[in-house]
Amino acid sequence: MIKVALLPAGSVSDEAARYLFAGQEAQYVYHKLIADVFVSTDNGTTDYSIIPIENTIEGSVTLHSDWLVHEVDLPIQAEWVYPSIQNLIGHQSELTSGQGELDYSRIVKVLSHPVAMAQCQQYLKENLPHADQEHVSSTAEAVRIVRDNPGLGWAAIGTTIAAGNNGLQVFDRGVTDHDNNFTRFLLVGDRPFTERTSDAHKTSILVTLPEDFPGALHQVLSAFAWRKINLSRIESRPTKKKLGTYYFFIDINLSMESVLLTAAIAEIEALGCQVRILGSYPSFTFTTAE
Ligand SMILES: O=C(O)C(=O)C[C@]1(C(=O)O)C=C[C@@H](O)C=C1
Repeated sequence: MIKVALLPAGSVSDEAARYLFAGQEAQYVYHKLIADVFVSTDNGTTDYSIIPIENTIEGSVTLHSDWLVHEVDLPIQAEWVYPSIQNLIGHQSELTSGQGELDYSRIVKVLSHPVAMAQCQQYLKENLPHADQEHVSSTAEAVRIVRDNPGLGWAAIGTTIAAGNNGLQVFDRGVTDHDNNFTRFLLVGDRPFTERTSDAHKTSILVTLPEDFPGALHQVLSAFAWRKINLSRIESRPTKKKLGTYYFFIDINLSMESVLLTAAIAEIEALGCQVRILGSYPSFTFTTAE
């Protein structure tokens, strides 16, 4: 059976994993911290890790991409985009007025994952400007903490599944500042993902430019441009070795099987750039029809 490491039951990662592995026999191994999710696949306890990597509202989850580059060497086997729907959750008896209506003034603190909290800043400013905000390791963990601490005026931002699992009330549904809020997830591990197929393929590479080479990035991009290769993301991150030095994450809308792509990478290497292939994988998009 496929073993999959991920953030706790009821997290957005959990919902997204169940979507990708629908109809498969998968065993989910939950971890409180994303570091432990990575380690579990790195040390061979699990076949894959589920890694949230980018969000519509918040952009890249840089902690996770840095882990992928610096701490482990796990190839990307698939990516998929899944809706991230957040809700305000708490104890029914504690946060409602006599008529059973939510009384925002009773909430003194809101807990959530930093990425989820960032998706709801407008909502929090309008409704809960007086409440403290506390970041925890996942939305599911926020809901669990609120469950275990009744009577303190705490609420969580998380999934309806987490609210149900923990016997808590969903007070406000869909509280993100923009409706079309999606998260891009990566499936990483040594085992190729063959359970589903897709017409869309991507390759992710990490490029380190040679030092003191004026126009190096321009030349890297030209290698793709004149071959009419489509890039879907380029992002710089510090190498962490020397201030002012960066590597570039580049996502390419082609499989490594394409001769065009192998030629472009050879050209980039010939410029003196270091290229690390992070993975060449199928790309899936959430459709409610499935
Ligand atoms: O806390 C969770 O529920 C997660 O799965 C983590 C995570 C993230 O790291 O981006 C995943 C998707 C949501 O957009 C918010 C949080």
